[in-house]
Amino acid sequence: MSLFCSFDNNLYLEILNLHFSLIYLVTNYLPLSNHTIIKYYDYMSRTKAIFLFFMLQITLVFAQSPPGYDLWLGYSEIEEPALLKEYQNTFKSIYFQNGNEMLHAAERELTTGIKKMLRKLPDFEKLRNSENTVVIAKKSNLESSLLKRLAFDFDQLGADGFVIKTVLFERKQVLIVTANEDIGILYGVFGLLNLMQQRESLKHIMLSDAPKVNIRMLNHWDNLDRTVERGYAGFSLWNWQKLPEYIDQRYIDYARANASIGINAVSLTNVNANALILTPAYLEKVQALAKVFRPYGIKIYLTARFSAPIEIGGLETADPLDLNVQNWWHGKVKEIYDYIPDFGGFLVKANSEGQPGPQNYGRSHVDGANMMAMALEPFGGNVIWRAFVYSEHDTSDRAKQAYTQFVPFDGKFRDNVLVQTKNGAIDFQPREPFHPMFGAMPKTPLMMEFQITQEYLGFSTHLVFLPKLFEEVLHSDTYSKGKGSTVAKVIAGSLNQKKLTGMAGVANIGTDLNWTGHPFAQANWYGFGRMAWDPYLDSETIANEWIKATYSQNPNFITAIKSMMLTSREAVVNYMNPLGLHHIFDTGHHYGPGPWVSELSRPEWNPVYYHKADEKGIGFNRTPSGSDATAQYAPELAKIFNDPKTCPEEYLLWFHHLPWDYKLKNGHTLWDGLALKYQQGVDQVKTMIVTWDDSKQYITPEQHNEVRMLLQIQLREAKWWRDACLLYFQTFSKQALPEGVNKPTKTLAYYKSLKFPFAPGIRPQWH
Ligand SMILES: CO[C@H]1[C@H](O)[C@@H](O)[C@H](O)O[C@@H]1C(=O)O
Repeated sequence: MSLFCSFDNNLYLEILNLHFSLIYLVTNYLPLSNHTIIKYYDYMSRTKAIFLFFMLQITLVFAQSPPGYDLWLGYSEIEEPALLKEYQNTFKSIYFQNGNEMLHAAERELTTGIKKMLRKLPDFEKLRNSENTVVIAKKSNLESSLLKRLAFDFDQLGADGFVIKTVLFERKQVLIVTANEDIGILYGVFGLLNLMQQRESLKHIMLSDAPKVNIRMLNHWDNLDRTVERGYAGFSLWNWQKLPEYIDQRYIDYARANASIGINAVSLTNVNANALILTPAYLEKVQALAKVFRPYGIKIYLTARFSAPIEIGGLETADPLDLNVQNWWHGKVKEIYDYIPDFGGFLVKANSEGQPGPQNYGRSHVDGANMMAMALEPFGGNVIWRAFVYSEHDTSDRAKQAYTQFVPFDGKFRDNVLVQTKNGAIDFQPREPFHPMFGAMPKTPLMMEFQITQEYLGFSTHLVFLPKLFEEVLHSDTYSKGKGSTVAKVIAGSLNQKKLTGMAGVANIGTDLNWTGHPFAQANWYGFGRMAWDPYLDSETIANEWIKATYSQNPNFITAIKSMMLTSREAVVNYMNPLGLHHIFDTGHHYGPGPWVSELSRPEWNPVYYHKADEKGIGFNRTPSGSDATAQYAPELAKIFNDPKTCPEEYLLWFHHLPWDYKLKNGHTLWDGLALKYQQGVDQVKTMIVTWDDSKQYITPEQHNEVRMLLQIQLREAKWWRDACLLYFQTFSKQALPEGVNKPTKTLAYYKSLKFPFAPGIRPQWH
């Protein structure tokens, strides 16, 4: 339907028409510009226009974004009468420091939030007066008497931190949100809105918060043709064809969502990079995005293809020690900073999975990273160099390769280089022990790379709450400086006194109405941001916050759904890769099971390489009698991992090849225990469905049905995983399934014949 389709004299029809048009507009989240509306009014009489404008206001009040579009920023109305009254008293008169576009963005957000939660807009004042009940201003803008009342040491806040405190001032309660810098005010406003979404009383609030990690970053694996490698939520948000002129409302809402959880950096493009992004035609577009993101404190990074000097620079080599190549990168960096003065830097995947890199010229990762770092240094930019490398020429254990290639270079990278390491040594599996590099490069800033998009965890179809996984990795102890040397401390820089720190998450965001494909996958974006801000946060706190901000305040709903979310990660491990199994996915798309795949040209592309099942047993021996990958961990830990009796059972088959009749801690044989784990995974999904159904009354039928349909697919696929894997492994164990495990209804041949032409997110062919 077009906005101005039928214009007729019947006023009623016009209103209806306008309503439908508005609904159409709002549900398609097109930005409603005043200009459009005014143009419409040009065609009719003044009275009619006034009347219609009035109706428009009513429509806007009741208009809803499409389900899920608001993410955790829906700001649902406060229904608790006492709290509503308290908030209304608190927000009578707000002094909001006037300022630049960042402060304006913060003020806009506060206005939206308060209007929605309190259904009423308080007075916003630009001049400070004694009536103000809320004061939002930088420290430098606060009067000294108020500062004295606040009694706070601002040094601990840094640039990004903030304070929210209610003080008694001139016999009146005043809520203060303050910070050293504008960005702190922005985060403080989001912090305040979050407290309100958590329904916290503000009467005696005293909260100060500052991020523990500097670079809190999303990595988009978005291609220039808008496909997204390993993306399961539609197409890329970046509409290169319409940029730089056309600014999609989505860019702004994306920036708001990121800022609300403290994300301050994004790399826009796939690490399997296309050099075109570095050409002026694209830099203009990137500049337009940078302009949108800037008020929200978000810096843009680009993925730099190592061979760009050849592809777009006309050089014959990309050798990092070649003077022309160095000059080319210097020139290119300068050009980028002309477009984007606050450009973050480059994210680089080199000499990995066919990508070009310094090794093509007999140089090392350090040579490549430092060459780019030198070009970026004068502008304050960083190089984020990925450690996800493995090579077909090295036939040893793939899990050992990144460590072998990088650890010898510890301390050799320039100061503005961060080495970005995946959480585990293989590849974003449902469960992996932490990457041994985290305990082995004290002189290098190591940046964590988590994957928010669920490449190996059921795409955007399966409900899996990833903060559980993130927390497990971050809480792992590297023992690198004795007990308590957790990965979180390495990432936050406190273990080795690092100034430059970072955490990246491979984004799960796309053009889907709800951004992430599965409504609960929004919690993974949210949770990643929260943990990048504070790697010591626990997943339960995050689940709690997210449920309240997204779905409901009802305590019964919260308790039930929180427990569903918190078990969901263990469920997926159980029905896909229990007891330390890994990478037994069908190849290419990584969706369903494919433990039988053995025919691919490179050994480490075949699942059989990872599970090594035979008649004697199953598992990858990474102890000294096998690949000796355990030697990459601290001796205390290696000792624990080396002995199957002390190795945590969740990593058993990651480190050991064990006989089928090996006795597990609970007395079951390995075969029986494995089968029971698969069954447990299926049962956990069944319980998730029961929990979801029982919670139906607290949400809308649409919200309920959306997740219910997805959970039904998840259940069917959990059974598929269980049956396909057990039928296959049974060909080696030659044992019956234990009691309690459902008998497969289909044959192994059937599962082997399944094909997935529809699987999205496949990597394109690079040339
Ligand atoms: C971007 O490529 C990806 C690739 O699609 C994916 O299967 C694997 O997880 O890791 C690669 C990487 O992290 O570089």
